[in-house]
Amino acid sequence: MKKTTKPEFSSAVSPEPLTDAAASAQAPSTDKPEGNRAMEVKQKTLRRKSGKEVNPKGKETTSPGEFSSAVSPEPLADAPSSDTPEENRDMEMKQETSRQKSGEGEGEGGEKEEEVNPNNRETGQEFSSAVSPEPLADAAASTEAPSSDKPEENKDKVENGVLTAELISRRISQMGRFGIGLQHLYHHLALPNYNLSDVSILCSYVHLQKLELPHNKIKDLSCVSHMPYLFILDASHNHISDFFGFQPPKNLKVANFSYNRMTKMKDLSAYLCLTKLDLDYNGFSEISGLEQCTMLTHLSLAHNRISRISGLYNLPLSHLCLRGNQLERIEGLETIKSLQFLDLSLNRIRSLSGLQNLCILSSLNLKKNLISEIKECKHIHELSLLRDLNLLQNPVQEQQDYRLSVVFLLQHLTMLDQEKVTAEEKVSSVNKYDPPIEVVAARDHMTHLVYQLMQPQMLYDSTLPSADSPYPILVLTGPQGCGKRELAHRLCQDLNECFGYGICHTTRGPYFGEENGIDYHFVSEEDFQNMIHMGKFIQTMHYGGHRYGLTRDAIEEVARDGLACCVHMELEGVLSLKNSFFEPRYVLLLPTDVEKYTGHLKSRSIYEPAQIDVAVSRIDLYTNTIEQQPGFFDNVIPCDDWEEVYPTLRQIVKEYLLSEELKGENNNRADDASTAHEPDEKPPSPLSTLMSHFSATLDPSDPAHANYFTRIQAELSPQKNPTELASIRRREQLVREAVMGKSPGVYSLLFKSSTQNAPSSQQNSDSQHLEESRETHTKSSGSEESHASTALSVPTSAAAFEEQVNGSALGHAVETPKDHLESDQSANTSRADSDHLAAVASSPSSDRRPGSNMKPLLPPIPAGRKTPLVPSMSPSPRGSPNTAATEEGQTNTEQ
Ligand SMILES: Nc1ncnc2c1ncn2[C@@H]1O[C@H](COP(=O)(O)OP(=O)(O)OP(=O)(O)O)[C@@H](O)[C@H]1O
Repeated sequence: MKKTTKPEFSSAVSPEPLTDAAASAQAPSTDKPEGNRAMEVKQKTLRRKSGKEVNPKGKETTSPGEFSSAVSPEPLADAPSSDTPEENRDMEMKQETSRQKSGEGEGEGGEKEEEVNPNNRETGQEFSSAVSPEPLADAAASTEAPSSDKPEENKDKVENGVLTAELISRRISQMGRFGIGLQHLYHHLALPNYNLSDVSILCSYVHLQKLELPHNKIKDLSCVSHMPYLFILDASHNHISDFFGFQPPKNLKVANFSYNRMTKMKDLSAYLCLTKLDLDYNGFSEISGLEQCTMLTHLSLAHNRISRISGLYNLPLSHLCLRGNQLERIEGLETIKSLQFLDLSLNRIRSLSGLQNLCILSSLNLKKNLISEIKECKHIHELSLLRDLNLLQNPVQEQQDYRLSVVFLLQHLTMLDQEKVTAEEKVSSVNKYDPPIEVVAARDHMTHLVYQLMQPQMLYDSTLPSADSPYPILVLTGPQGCGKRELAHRLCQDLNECFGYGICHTTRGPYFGEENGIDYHFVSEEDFQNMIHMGKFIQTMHYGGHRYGLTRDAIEEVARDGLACCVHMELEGVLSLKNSFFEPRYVLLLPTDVEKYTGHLKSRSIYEPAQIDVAVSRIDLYTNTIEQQPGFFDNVIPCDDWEEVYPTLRQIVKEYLLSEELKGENNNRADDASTAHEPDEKPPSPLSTLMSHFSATLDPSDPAHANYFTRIQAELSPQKNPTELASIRRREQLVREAVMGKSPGVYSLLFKSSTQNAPSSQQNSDSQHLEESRETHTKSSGSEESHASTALSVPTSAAAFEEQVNGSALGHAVETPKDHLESDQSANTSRADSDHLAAVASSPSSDRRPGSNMKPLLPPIPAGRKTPLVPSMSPSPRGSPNTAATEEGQTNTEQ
């Protein structure tokens, strides 16, 4: 190492920016700059291995200085001086003790900072790790580094504390640095841990650019006034009480006065170049004098006595450490737009308010404060660059689901409380607090499935999932108030020979004019919950603070009337239903003119503005679904003009769901309503046609189109070999035949049809006969809930169930005298009812509920909410369906 104090070099030395200093701080002190890089690498490797600084000659020595290490990416802890560790430790401990006595270094109402674990950079080095590998932070961190990393004993310790020229000449070095085609040298003097108290001799070293005097006993640093080129000064761990007690070296960029005895900051407007200032572990109670430091990017005032953040207005700070002070709230940071790393740990802060404007903040350390509410996160919710948040040891951690809630609120975080935020955590937080509708639907389906499975087995006669053809359901969907309910009612009334209205349950109260059991089944929250637990629902949904649900019974009721079911519901309901074994057709009614739609909602006078906003905002849900999942809806009908909607819907339903045959049949009936059909010539029932049309669209050879169970089985089971497949097919065939009644067996008892009038052999082969049989049975028994098959080619299981309960193996053919009596009575009553209903239905003013001839006749929607499309008033494209139905009803009644 070349020893020199010659000023000649000064001309070659230019005050370089801090980054240059950083670079040079790592450079070996050598006159042969060419070797610098290789040596630097070696030096780094050695340092890492030994944890000690090694000079280029291999001799263990002090590093270019603690502060230089602060400037370089190397932490101070890695750069101990080699000399007097014992003494250093003593000094350190004394200093610590005196600080603790005086209250310094304490946070949170005098609570001591936790012990530093050498293997854990959490405490002392938290700012550095959390904040960045940036110099100041590292300096702050390093001052708290474990004592084992403190400089070792300095054998050259100065006896009387007076710095001598001889020592200087040994310790001074010229640091080199490369530029592009340039080499700059600067004077660097490092005198750590020499027991120095008098450094006045340095007055004549005017060309010094980097001066490191840490771990001494210096009180007076006025010599610095004579160093106009100084740009890095490390005077940490001394006894200085005078804040910047020297004339400003105009190029001073980095200053470290941590671990001193300063209490009052003063005006630093003369230090225009100051970029990094470390004032940790002093006794400052107020931040002031920095207003003109327009280059200051790093400021650390950890472990002082500051109780209020002030004096930082408009500073270009990117790093700020106020760890271990007495702050109770976050203030005075609004204008520091460039702040990226903020350490406010070990204070008494209760709220995160005051951070809202720090839009590029990426790391925030609030460890050991008094934050107790998760909702405080809303103040930093908008900080989209925030990646690292530390809330360890705050009361908020006690809150239930703390981590998941914070992860949910701050989706951009990658670290929370020093732990990586995983993708799984992010997903589960979203699924918990704002689940996508698919998740809502899947959960809904799962719930109902499980509750259904927990119930005693129920047998349904019409909607068996194992049926070869799915039971036909038409779902009208769209945002609230788009008219789907009215349209569903109207369709069921218009095509009452095909469709019945599936009545949902709801916990909301009825609107004016709504009828229980007509518009909805209005039930209490408790009843609704009980029904869920009883496995009644196929799907449910929360909407507008109320619950809605479609029960299996609601569908079954319509199915037993021999009708397809028409329901209306929101998108979530559709998604849930899509998970079930039902295979409805979905028609979306979509408002495309938002203004018109809003106007319509307002005109109903039953919605709050917020409800209207929600309804309008949900249009996007539907449009997004159309865009992202083509084919999700079978049809989409713009529903801005209600006059146009119904004919379109009717047309679609007829074209898409009903066969031409049915249309023809309807027309014939409309044309010649008075012509009574002979039983033998009766065309297939509308529902059976509908069913066959449904199944016709399915390719039976394609497992994807087989019935629900087959599909599920195909999905769940591993690939089968041909023999297994043949065996399965054989068994399925046997079961099918048994179910169809083609072959007798145990199934014949279970599914024995109530076919008094139709022989079982015919019944199973001909759905038309089944339908006839159903109708005949309905007529003869007069029971509205007939057990005859509802055009499904599956005999009624409910009937079989009843038979079993009655202990009869012969089904309805065997009846007790009492049964006969009841049957006759009910038949009479029913006939009388039918006559009455037919009479009412034939009346032009009658307004029947759609879907069932047996329902009382009430307005489909509340009078106040009626649209111009009142079902009874609307012209039907095929003349008067009601008339046809009525006449048919009359014919039936007569028979
Ligand atoms: N079982 C269900 N599942 C999902 N959504 C449902 C269900 N039953 C009803 N809904 C839907 O919930 C929303 C609110 O129903 P509600 O009857 O309270 O509204 P409304 O103001 O009468 O509007 P609409 O005329 O569209 O029914 C409607 O969009 C309705 O279609």
